[in-house]
Amino acid sequence: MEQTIGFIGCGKMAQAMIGGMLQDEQIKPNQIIASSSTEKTLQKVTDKFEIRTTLDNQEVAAESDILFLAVSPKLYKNVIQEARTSVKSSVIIVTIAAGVSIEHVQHTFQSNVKVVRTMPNTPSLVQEGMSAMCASDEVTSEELGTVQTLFETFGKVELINEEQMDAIPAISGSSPAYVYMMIEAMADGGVRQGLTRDQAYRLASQAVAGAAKMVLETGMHPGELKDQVTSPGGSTITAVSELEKQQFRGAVQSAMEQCSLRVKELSE
Ligand SMILES: NC(=O)C1=CN([C@@H]2O[C@H](COP(=O)(O)OP(=O)(O)OC[C@H]3O[C@@H](n4cnc5c(N)ncnc54)[C@H](O)[C@@H]3O)[C@@H](O)[C@H]2O)C=CC1
Ligand SMILES: O=C(O)[C@@H]1CCC=N1
Repeated sequence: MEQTIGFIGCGKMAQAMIGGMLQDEQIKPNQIIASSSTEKTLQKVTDKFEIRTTLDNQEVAAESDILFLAVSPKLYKNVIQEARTSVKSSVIIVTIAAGVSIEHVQHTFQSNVKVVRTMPNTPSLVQEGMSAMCASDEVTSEELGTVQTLFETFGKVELINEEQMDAIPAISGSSPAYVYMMIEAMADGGVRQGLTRDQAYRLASQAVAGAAKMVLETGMHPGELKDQVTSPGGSTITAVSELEKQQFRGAVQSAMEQCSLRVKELSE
């Protein structure tokens, strides 16, 4: 891959994607340029990734073939207004913000700029990301393929319709946070029963990673996989039954509903 990849905003999500893509030999540090509003962040990013950095968003905009807007949704308008006159005419804008539509981006650019709207997640840092994406009509299938290939350097990609985009934070963009809470809760439970903290995190997180891999690789229904663990009259069904009493599944679904309501608020 030859393109210059720019990031306006270089916080947690941008750093996860940069860290992931640099582990792939297709991407070299000198292909990436990033800006941020603080010198401190840029220093950290330079030390960590040896990419080029600047405080000047317009410099990033001018150099990029693929330009990520990696600031918070409420700052999109400002950074687009700053970047719009500097970008190359062929630039592909990649958005990662929850709730920001392609129409809003093009309207703020005041042009039919090429936009790929995405929703990545932080496991991109370890090349286990899950990103969803859709593109504006101006993006050719070859260009979308290029962006997809770039995202595949740090994880899996699902091509979807823009109408489905607001549902993605709840299921894969934000959901690592709930999974970390589950791992933390399991580890606390293990420590309560005498395991060391290190043992507890190793055991809980590998069990979660292994269970996820089973769903992905066996193609079996999660319910069937659960049934394989629950020996008759055994310990697992006792735990499962308690989780049902505590409305575990209902709690997850209602958290996802609240997450999506917040995405809608961000888009207003
Ligand atoms: N953190 C996550 O897991 C995910 C975040 N996102 C999206 O990523 C975007 C960024 O989120 P985070 O990385 O979590 O936030 P963050 O707060 O870690 O990063 C934002 C960065 O933007 C910089 N910034 C602020 N104003 C700026 C300006 N005017 N010009 C250039 N840079 C500026 C800040 O210094 C900061 O480093 C959001 O739109 C969010 O919806 C999407 C998927 C997952
Ligand atoms: O919390 C947020 O709004 C962003 C979007 C998905 C993950 N983080």
